[in-house]
Amino acid sequence: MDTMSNITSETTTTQPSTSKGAMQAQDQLEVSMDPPQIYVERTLALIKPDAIDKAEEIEDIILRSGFTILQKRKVHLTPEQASDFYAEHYGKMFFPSLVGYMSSGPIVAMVLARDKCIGYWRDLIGPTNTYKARETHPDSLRAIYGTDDQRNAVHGSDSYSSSEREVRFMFPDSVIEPIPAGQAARDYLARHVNPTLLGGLTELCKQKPEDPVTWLADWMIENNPNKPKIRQPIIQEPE
Ligand SMILES: Nc1ncnc2c1ncn2[C@@H]1O[C@H](COP(=O)(O)OP(=O)(O)OP(=O)(O)O)[C@@H](O)[C@H]1O
Repeated sequence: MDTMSNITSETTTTQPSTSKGAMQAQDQLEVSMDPPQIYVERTLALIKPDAIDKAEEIEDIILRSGFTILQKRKVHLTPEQASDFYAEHYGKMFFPSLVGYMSSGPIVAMVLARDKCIGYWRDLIGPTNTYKARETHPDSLRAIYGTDDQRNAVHGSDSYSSSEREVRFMFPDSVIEPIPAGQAARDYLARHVNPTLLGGLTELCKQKPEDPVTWLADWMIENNPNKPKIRQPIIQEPE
């Protein structure tokens, strides 16, 4: 499956570090850690008309399954839009009833993100046919929320290229930047993240706080070079 944008973010940086401590921290990181792998992938998920009343429940399962909902909108497709969305099935016996079903009521469209998102979401929704899903994948969303062989509650893109097309179809106004990969990702991180992060890691090692992750997050916010410089607000004296 052509699904993965694999971003390798190495801790090496071409940027000069701001302090000796930061350089030491960088050396230590290079010695002790494999380059972290960041996998980011998106997919289009739909909650179809037959499951719209269960949308909140399904969204809850989505979040608890490790997906992030990047975008969400409720739409009511016209028959023309439903035919366009399912154009690949044009000419099949079930096409007219599929278009009728998908335009019969509102749907929820979501852009989901996580590692291996397309595959994991397809696993979670289960087989196309609800009856089959109930037999073979009783815990899948289609087994639980689907109605029959057509009204199967949820949709998921089946490949990287269809996810890109379908996200653009449902969210035409949003600009989707291509996710940087390889050297572009390394350059981006080296320029915008690593110098600050290395400073934070150096301080973290000095302080050794009880909750290092929260401490580092606070430190990063406090020392964010992009933070707007706000002057002391003028406090109005009571009259
Ligand atoms: N044999 C069929 N009879 C009736 N409806 C069908 C049939 N096959 C597919 N459909 C409907 O058409 C939709 C698209 O079919 P497809 O083969 O692309 O399945 P899918 O990829 O599992 O589903 P989806 O694209 O909705 O995620 C199905 O979700 C289902 O609603």
